[in-house]
Amino acid sequence: MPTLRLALSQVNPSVGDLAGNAGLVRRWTRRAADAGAQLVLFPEMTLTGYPVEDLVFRRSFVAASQAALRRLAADLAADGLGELPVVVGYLDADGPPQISSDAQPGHGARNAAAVLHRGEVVATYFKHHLPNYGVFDEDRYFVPGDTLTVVRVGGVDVALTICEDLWQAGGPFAVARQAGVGLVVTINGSPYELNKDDVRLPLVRRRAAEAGATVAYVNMVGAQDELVFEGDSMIMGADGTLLARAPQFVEHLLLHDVELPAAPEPVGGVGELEGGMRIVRAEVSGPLPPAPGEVAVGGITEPAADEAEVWQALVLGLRDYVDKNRFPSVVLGLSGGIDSAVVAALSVDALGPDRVVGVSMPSQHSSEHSREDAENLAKRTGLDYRVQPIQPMVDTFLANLSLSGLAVENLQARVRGVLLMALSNQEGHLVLTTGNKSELAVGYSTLYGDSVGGFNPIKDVWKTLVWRLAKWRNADAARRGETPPIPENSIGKPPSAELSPGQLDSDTLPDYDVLDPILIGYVDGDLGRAGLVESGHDPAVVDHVLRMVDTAEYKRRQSAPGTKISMKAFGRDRRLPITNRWREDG
Ligand SMILES: Nc1ncnc2c1ncn2[C@@H]1O[C@H](COP(=O)(O)OP(=O)(O)OC[C@H]2O[C@@H]([n+]3cccc(C(=O)O)c3)[C@H](O)[C@@H]2O)[C@@H](O)[C@H]1O
Ligand SMILES: Nc1ncnc2c1ncn2[C@@H]1O[C@H](COP(=O)(O)OP(=O)(O)OP(=O)(O)O)[C@@H](O)[C@H]1O
Ligand SMILES: NC(=O)CC[C@H](N)C(=O)O
Repeated sequence: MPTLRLALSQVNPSVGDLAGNAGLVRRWTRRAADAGAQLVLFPEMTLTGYPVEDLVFRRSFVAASQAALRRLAADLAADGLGELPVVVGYLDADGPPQISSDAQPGHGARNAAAVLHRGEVVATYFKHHLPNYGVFDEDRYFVPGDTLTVVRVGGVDVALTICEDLWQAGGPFAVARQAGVGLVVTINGSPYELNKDDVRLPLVRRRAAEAGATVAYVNMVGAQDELVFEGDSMIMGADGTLLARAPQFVEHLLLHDVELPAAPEPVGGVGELEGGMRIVRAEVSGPLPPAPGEVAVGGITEPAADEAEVWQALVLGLRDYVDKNRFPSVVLGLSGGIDSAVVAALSVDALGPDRVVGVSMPSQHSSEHSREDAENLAKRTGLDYRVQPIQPMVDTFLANLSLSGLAVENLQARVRGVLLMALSNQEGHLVLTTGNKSELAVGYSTLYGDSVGGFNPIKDVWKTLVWRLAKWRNADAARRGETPPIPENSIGKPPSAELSPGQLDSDTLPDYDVLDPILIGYVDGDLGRAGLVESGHDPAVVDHVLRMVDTAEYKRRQSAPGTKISMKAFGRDRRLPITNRWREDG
């Protein structure tokens, strides 16, 4: 049986940076070649970054992607890497976009993979299954492929597939079995969700069984706006044995020698199969570069525990948002409470303490501990700490404008928002907002006040998970002999907005351990009132909570983006009308 040394390049491309991404492919192909690889794989749409959204509709962008692919093939050959076949994802089109008046049925933009060899594009494949749920809108952008591409590489037949193709039974993997391939390559842009790794692994195993072939699964790593990609690339044997698995949340070259069946027949051209799917066969001609040295064994990295995994996802999501948008630093308000403490700790982990500014902005309602806890956090993490009292500014407003009650409460949050934006304008920091998913759900924040900001690292984190993360981060630091970043006081104290004397969240909201399960059922689970009451929640509390959630849609629609970690994050995963008279309690 032939042995192929596979190199799965789990890389971090940037959307729109065609030259930078092509450079990434060249550098990682060089690394793979130096390690004796014989087939190198890059993730879905590596050349353009993923997802590119409505850039697909720009013919200039499509043309740039097509040109970049041809140039990449030539550059790899010029680099002396032409003998090494490289599979890379890119944006292609074989007609005008579907939305244009001159669209032709069955033609348009394509989510594509190409095989590059000896300076040429020797084969292409168009994604068959276009995800159109959750955060994905691929029916809006792409025309599905209808052909299976099989490339003979080193005497082994290799089928190409792209991401969602893996998630559907009876598709290209089934046809790959009929085509008798030895290896199915799947290139992915599969966003992180908590526990998705537990779904992906058995899924890859099922597809390996369906194809009767080894499956090489390469996923991208890094963040793009609200999505974070965790990698978790792997190679699964045809018999369901996990052969190699890459670490999550880091760039990684997964190298592994795989024994694969020799191709049974001479390379054909275009064939017709029972299911009606066309097969296009191509060949990477000539001998592959030899795989020198010892046998390459990729190793198997076990995924991290839940809190560690979420923490890493949030750190990567924040770091890539800040760096890819070229911010030198971030600024946030430090109240001494748990949310701002966790966001500060995440920021320091993502960017280092020198790139994080924390501002305590006490008012007349701020407790002594709010300042002490903020200062303690700053000492523990080493971030750039500042104190900017807000009472004189609030008083000036009140001397000029007659306000009372909630208007005065919100004024304090808004003065803080103005200060943070002023520091951003003056010093260039990105403002981080700190509302957790529970607060976003019920609208417990001041519009243009504490909700001010360009990015929200904990937007998709329920309050009860914020506490768990804080405890996990501190315990993890202690385990490593480091100073736990989050003051115990911030974890232990009852949550309060401190906008009026003695105010506590529990004056307005149910306790978070009652609130969160209702919200999880309603938001993540799409349960209605009856379903929530059936699962044991108090009907009066359910009515109160659902009303708050329904009437806060306008706040969410204006909220900052933030890293998705759940199966249903606010934003694209959950699209509801703002003007909406439907109420669950009638
Ligand atoms: N459908 C709609 N479409 C567009 N805009 C709409 C709207 N309905 C109201 N509005 C606007 O929104 C305004 C009301 O929103 P807003 O001004 O924010 O005020 P509001 O939501 O009434 O009050 C803020 C609440 O959040 C709490 N809070 C504030 C700050 C921090 C925290 C915390 O612990 O984290 C909690 C605070 O205690 C209070 O209960 C209205 O005056 C109106 O201008
Ligand atoms: N005294 C303060 N100084 C600086 N920032 C503040 C202050 N009070 C509130 N903020 C900012 O506004 C956000 C909302 O805080 P608030 O205390 O009202 O509620 P919270 O959601 O419980 O947040 P936290 O747990 O961080 O206190 C805080 O996370 C912080 O960024
Ligand atoms: N890019 C894709 O096709 C992703 C869809 C797929 N179901 C996933 O999340 O992994």
